[in-house]
Amino acid sequence: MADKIKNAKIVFVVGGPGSGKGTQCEKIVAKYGYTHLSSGDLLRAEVASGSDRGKTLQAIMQKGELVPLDTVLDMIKDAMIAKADVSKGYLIDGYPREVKQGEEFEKKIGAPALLLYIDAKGETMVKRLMKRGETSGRADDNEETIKKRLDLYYKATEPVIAFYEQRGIVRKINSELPVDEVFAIVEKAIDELK
Ligand SMILES: Nc1nc2c(ncn2[C@@H]2O[C@H](COP(=O)(O)OP(=O)(O)OP(=O)(O)O)[C@@H](O)[C@H]2O)c(=O)[nH]1
Ligand SMILES: O=c1ccn([C@@H]2O[C@H](COP(=O)(O)OP(=O)(O)O)[C@@H](O)[C@H]2O)c(=O)[nH]1
Ligand SMILES: [Mg+2]
Repeated sequence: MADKIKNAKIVFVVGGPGSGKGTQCEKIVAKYGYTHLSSGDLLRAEVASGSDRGKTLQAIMQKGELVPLDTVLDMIKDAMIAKADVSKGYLIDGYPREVKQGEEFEKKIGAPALLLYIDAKGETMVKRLMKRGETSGRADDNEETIKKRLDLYYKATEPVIAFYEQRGIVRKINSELPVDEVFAIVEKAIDELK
C-alpha cells in the first residue's frame, strides 16, 4: 500500500502556532490542487469522534504537549494512502514537530521535496491565536496553552528547520505580511518544484 505514495511530491509546512500554516495551505490547495493534511486537524477529528483514543489525545492537546510520535505518523500515513490515487502532492501541515518525527516519516513514507517555513514573531502569533480563540472553539486557543505551545515550538520544532536546511529544501516565508503577499512568496517556492 505504501508503495503508492513513494513517488508523491511531499511538502512539509512548518511554523509556530498561529503563524498561518493553515491559511496558506488552503490557498495552495485552491491553486495547485494538493492534498492538505493538517496533523492537528487529524488529531482533532479523532477527539471529536469520542473514541477512547480521542479522550487520551484531548488531555495531551489541552496541555499543549506533544502526542506520541507513532500515533500522529500512523494517522498521516493512512490519510495519505486514502488519497494516493487522486493526489498531485501532499501538504503536511504542522509536522514534523521534532527532528525524530521527520526521521520516522522518511523511514515509513518518504522524503520531502520542500519545507515551507512559515515565520512570524512570537508576539504576532500570540495575538492571532487570542483573536482566533474568540471564535475557534479550540480548547488550546487560550493564553496559558498558547504559551506552552510556543515554548515547545522554539524548543522542539525549530531544530527541524535547521535539520532540513542542510539539505537545501527550506524556503523561509515571512508571514507578518498580509495573507496575499505571503501567498505570493509561497507560490514562487511551489513553482520551483515543478
Ligand atoms: N496578517 C496576517 N494574518 C494571518 C496570516 N495568516 C494567518 N493569519 C491569521 O492568523 C490566525 C491563525 O492562522 P492559522 O492559519 O489558523 O495558523 P496555523 O499556523 O495553522 O495555526 P495552528 O492551527 O494553531 O497551527 C488566523 O485566524 C488568521 O486570521 C497572514 O499571513 N497575515
Ligand atoms: O504532530 C503533531 C501535531 C499536533 N500535535 C498536537 O496538536 C496540537 C495542535 O496542533 P496544531 O498544529 O493544530 O496547532 P499549533 O499548536 O501549531 O497551533 C498541538 O499543540 C499538539 O498537542 C501533536 O502532538 N503532534
Ligand atoms: Mg493550523
